[in-house]
Amino acid sequence: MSTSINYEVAEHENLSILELTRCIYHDVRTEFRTWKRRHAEQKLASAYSSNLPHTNQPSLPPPCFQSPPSPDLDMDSEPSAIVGMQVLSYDSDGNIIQSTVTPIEVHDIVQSFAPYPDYRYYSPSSRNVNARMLDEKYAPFHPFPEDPSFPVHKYFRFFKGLQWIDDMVGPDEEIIQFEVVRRLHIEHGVSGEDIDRVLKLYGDQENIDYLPLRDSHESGLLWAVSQRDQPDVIWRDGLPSSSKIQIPPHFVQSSPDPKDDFSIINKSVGKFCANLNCIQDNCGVHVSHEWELQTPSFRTKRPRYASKQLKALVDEPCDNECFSLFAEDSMDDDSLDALPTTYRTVLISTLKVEPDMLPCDLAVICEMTCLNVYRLRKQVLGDDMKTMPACLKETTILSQDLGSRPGLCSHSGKCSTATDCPCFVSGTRCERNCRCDDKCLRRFEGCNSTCDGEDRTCHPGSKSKCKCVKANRECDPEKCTKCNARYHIVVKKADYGLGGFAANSLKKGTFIGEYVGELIGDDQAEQRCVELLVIQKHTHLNYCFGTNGGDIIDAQSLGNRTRFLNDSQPKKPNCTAAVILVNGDKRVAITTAKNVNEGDELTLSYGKPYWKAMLSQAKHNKKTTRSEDDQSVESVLGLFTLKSAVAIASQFIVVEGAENTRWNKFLACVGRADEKSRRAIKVAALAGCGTKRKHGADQAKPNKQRRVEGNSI
Ligand SMILES: C[S@@+](CC[C@H](N)C(=O)[O-])C[C@H]1O[C@@H](n2cnc3c(N)ncnc32)[C@H](O)[C@@H]1O
Repeated sequence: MSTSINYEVAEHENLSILELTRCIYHDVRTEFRTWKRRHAEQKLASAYSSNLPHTNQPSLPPPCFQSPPSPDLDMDSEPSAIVGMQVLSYDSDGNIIQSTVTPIEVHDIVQSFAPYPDYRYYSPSSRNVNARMLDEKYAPFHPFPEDPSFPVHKYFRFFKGLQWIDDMVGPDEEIIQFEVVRRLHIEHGVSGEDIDRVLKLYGDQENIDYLPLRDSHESGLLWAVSQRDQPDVIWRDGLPSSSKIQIPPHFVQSSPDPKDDFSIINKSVGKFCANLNCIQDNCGVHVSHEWELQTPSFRTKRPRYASKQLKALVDEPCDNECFSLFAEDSMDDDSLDALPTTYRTVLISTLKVEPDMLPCDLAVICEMTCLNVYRLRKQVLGDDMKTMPACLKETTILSQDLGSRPGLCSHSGKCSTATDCPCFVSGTRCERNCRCDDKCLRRFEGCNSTCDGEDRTCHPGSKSKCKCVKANRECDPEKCTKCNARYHIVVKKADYGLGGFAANSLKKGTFIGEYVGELIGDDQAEQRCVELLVIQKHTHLNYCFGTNGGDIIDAQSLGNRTRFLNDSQPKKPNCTAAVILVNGDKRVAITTAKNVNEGDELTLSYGKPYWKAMLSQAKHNKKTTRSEDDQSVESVLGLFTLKSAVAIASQFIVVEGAENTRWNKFLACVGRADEKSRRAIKVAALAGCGTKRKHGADQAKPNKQRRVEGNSI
């Protein structure tokens, strides 16, 4: 077969790609099935070879469940008669030829174990997730598969279908499709767009559920494949998948010049949230149905002011070294050469979208001194606005791409150049969301070896020995289990099901966590509440938190440990929940209302409306809320100064007395919150993404705050 096909698009050429696809599909499917059967045989043979008598039979599975009797088992109770099947032989296609049944003895657990409350899983999350992300038309699972009293038919009525039956391409099919795509592109030069078109045609003809390469930022074949650990299939040529040339991340569209930072930002901006306050990729909070369409590219703007004119715009110098205080001839351009490239890149990218922002503000956003911003701006833009330098000319706006996340590794095996590990190549640590082995030595180990529970000094600026502080890292609540980055909440049995208890003594006013869950907006409330009611009626547990006229936060299926905080009745609560407006989003901060001893149960007051709603559950009460007061968000904000409210809800701890820090300046800048600053912040953040930034050079004092968890500006 020809290795170069001109896929620009005559009808007959389309057909030739279709024929090619048909052949490749057939080959890949046959090769995969053969490999899978052999692989299964080999696995069984090696796992159970010690059980095997010397015979030509394929291997025997081990006898079923033979755990030794445990002292916790009540051996006097009548064993129940349950049988397990043991396969004795099977043919080369894996069909069972001979089997036998073996009785299994099952004993009841002794009564001395107090029964544990009914438990239903939830997905741990450190932030709210818009329910639209999860609330698909298809039911993802049966919520109580082992409980026949759950009215499952009533529940499923709210869904279009069952995801595991109606809406799923099997993992094997995914591997096959992915290899077909790989061969079409790598071996035959077919473009992503043509592969999509032809595979759809082929799928329709052959009645195969074909996944488009990319449907949205979190759907489509490439996304689905990236979510699983793929087996290393050995194909017909004897080579494993891992040794093959992989499809490049940007193969659907042409990639911009790797030196053109601004085009790269615009190319990947589609993966970031369209909300200007948010710099998260794949954000699950600010979701709308038009998600992808709403994500705008950044456009370059022509500057209106010459550098010198900016001085006239300064009301008040930002500090003693403000650019506005310097005479033009006293500014030394030479020192700019020492500025690290990253800083230049961030500033130049940001200047492209907001060329007329005051250097004092840009300095905070781009982490430079305002004098350097001013000098660099002058160098880049010049003082004559009629001649715009090439680097600021309108760039082609590129639409979104398929791209992979830079800087995170997703290979199997060791981190090395051989596995194309970006962390290894760049000499950085593997991070939490790298997909290499959990035990990978490049992963940061946390600060347990340097910090213990009593010595809570893991914050920058302290004289701490904390490994995280020394490495300029935020403590990781899951790794740093000995310092106070760890959750304040221990979950255990309480008077009303499970409850949250203080892991250590806590002072009044300690922020113990954000109440997070699925955000249910007004438009979804009606359908969602009915669906939730079926579950709530069954469990008698209601995790909905009303945010004073805004979204409902439902922690039933997704949340963190704060979802376990019970109502204090009839006592007074020792915690309070406040709805706080953070960059336009309502978020719920839970803080202690008094000093709390280690081991005390942490409680809230759910408020009368909550209990009223629980009592009249059958009614479709869409205002289910546990918040007692009807205070507006603004009056709740009055409980804090704006600064500490934003800091708390952004999960920052501001060290007292640290006035005039970069963080405070940053807050002031964010506080102005005009679209201009937010756009600049976003571009600066994106331009700085994935780059290694050293302290020193142009950085002012280190931030005097510490982020505990989460990611919010
Ligand atoms: C947010 S959940 C609290 C965690 C819950 N106990 C659990 O096991 O997951 C709220 C539910 O806990 C129960 N609950 C909490 N406080 C209670 C109280 N003071 N009296 C009775 N039930 C309570 C109710 O079933 C309520 O709907």
